[in-house]
Amino acid sequence: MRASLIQIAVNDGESVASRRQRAAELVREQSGSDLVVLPELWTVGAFAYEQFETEAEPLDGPTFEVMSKAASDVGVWLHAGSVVERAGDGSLYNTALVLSPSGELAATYRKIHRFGFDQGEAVLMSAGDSLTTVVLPEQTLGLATCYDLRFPELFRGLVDAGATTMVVSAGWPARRREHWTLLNRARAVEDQSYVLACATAGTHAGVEQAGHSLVVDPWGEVLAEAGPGEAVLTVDLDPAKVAETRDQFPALKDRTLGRP
Ligand SMILES: O=C(O)CCC(=O)C(=O)O
Repeated sequence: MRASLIQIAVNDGESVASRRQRAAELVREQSGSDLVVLPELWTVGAFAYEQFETEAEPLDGPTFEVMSKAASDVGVWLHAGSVVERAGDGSLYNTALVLSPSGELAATYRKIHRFGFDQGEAVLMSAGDSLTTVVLPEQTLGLATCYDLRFPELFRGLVDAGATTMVVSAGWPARRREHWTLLNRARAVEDQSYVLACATAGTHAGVEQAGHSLVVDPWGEVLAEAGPGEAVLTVDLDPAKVAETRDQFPALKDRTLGRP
């Protein structure tokens, strides 16, 4: 399975509408990939709190429309990053969208762990309450968004639900980049899964983004890593590697706590 991660730059000077069109073009350039991944809140910017209300959209809103067409034009599975979702009752969620190669909405994931402690996303958004896995022909994706990366029990839950490839979509600040790299590798090693970790580049709302998206294999080896700027990472995943790793070093079978 060939996966492409689009580390798009989110800078204050560019409008959301322009970035949407640019992201769609970048998706279209990935023909030949089976799965394309975008980062968290790449439309508005993960730290552009004051724009969350105005840029909020329903699940079938402008981001879905543009991304659905891009996915079906190239026939890829598309993790379209996350959007500020306005739910039917008016509340906001940080919601990831996964589109099928025919452009249909195949899955959504509402971020469970909201970032900001007592400000920003943590007070403006509601929390999701359920895990999401997506069955693809060769891998089962387990979805996580940014701050979720700090909560290993979420990933164990995804393993128990059948995930073999974790997709971490993020808008991670540059000042904690070491945590980003370390935690993505840790999740790959402890859950014996591929990790596709796609972050934003650029600077918005005064927060420089880490970039440094990476793909980690189930043994913890970094297969590809971006620099700080806008970039696309393309990597071939071996469909047998997760089962092989779990068979040859069966640590997951030795779990005693928290098993379902
Ligand atoms: O945990 C971190 O250091 C960053 C999390 C974050 O920026 C987010 O979830 O939006």
